[in-house]
Amino acid sequence: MQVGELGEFGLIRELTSRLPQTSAVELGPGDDAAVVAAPDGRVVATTDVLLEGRHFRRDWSTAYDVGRKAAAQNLADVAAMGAVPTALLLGLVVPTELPVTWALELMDGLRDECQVAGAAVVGGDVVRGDAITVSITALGDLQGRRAVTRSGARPGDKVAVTGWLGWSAAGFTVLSRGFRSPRAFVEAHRRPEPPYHAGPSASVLGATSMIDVSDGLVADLGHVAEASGVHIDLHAADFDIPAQMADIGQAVGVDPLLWVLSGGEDHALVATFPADTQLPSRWRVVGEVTRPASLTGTGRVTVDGAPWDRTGGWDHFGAQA
Ligand SMILES: Nc1ncnc2c1ncn2[C@@H]1O[C@H](COP(=O)(O)OP(=O)(O)OP(=O)(O)O)[C@@H](O)[C@H]1O
Ligand SMILES: Cc1ncc(C[n+]2csc(CCOP(=O)(O)O)c2C)c(N)n1
Ligand SMILES: [Mg+2]
Ligand SMILES: [Mg+2]
Ligand SMILES: [Mg+2]
Repeated sequence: MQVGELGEFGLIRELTSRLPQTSAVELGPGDDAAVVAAPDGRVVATTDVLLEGRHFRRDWSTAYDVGRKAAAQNLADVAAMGAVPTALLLGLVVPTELPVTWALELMDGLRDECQVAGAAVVGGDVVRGDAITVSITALGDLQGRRAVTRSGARPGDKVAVTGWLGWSAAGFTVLSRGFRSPRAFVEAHRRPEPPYHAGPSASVLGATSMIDVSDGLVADLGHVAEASGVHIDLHAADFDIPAQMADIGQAVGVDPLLWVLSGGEDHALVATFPADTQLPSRWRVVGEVTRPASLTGTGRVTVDGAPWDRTGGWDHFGAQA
């Protein structure tokens, strides 16, 4: 059956019937708005849009994968503020001929990724349109803590990452060249696994700044450097390139360091911490905040002291997009 045959309200009924009742949410889908508890009186709110052809392809990813990824990239933004994800809303644009099963599996993916992060789908909207568009809004709870922003990095801080780096980009390269393996990379591209719990825990550990890696580590740290008014230097040798990644890099003629430093979509978390912070082993120190940016220039990121000029990460209006 196609979504057009089911109609707007039939589709909404089918979509929402897949969601569990959760006690964390006072009122879920079905009314003019949901009611979500905000115990400390503040709400972290973020939104990201996924467009068919630009963020996903139906021949590369299942609807379930797209749901997992759409939720993950938004929930990772919540975690990157040091907050615990609470709720997610889905704005869904679909062509009338779309099989109903595609929409339902998308919802299953959203629901399951929310469950991983401790959040719930609490509402959304359905509109008919030409290209599938998945527009997500996610909310989170700071649990009384201050938000960890992009602007708090200070000279002398260490830079540490947790989560996968370069796996999604390697998968994207493989898929772009018409292959479906190695599975580990293709799966990483289809379904990123952001380290949600590390976000709030970085906040508790005293992180001075944090961001999730959506566009590429150097590019995203560039936002931190700019917002904080600092220079950041990364040490290439501190990035462990797994043998499997080195092998596939060799096979497709790409230096895997490019995937690690410029590849986005894994949604690893990168944070800065005061130099004397004792970090749990899940955090890998990969560089440091070296000095304030000059008063006139903007912040910048170097690798082993040199500018990283080998592709700058994903830009929706850049040459690669
Ligand atoms: N159209 C817009 N209107 C208002 N604010 C926007 C708009 N687009 C982006 N922003 C804001 O600019 C900031 C940076 O946005 P950006 O989308 O680059 O961050 P992100 O969501 O963490 O990254 P990514 O989209 O690559 O996952 C965010 O605070 C975002 O809310
Ligand atoms: C079909 C297809 N083509 C290209 C890409 C690569 N890609 C798209 S958006 C993005 C960065 C993050 O986006 P945003 O800033 O919107 O969160 C990347 C690396 C893909 N995933 N699928
Ligand atoms: Mg965004
Ligand atoms: Mg982000
Ligand atoms: Mg982006």
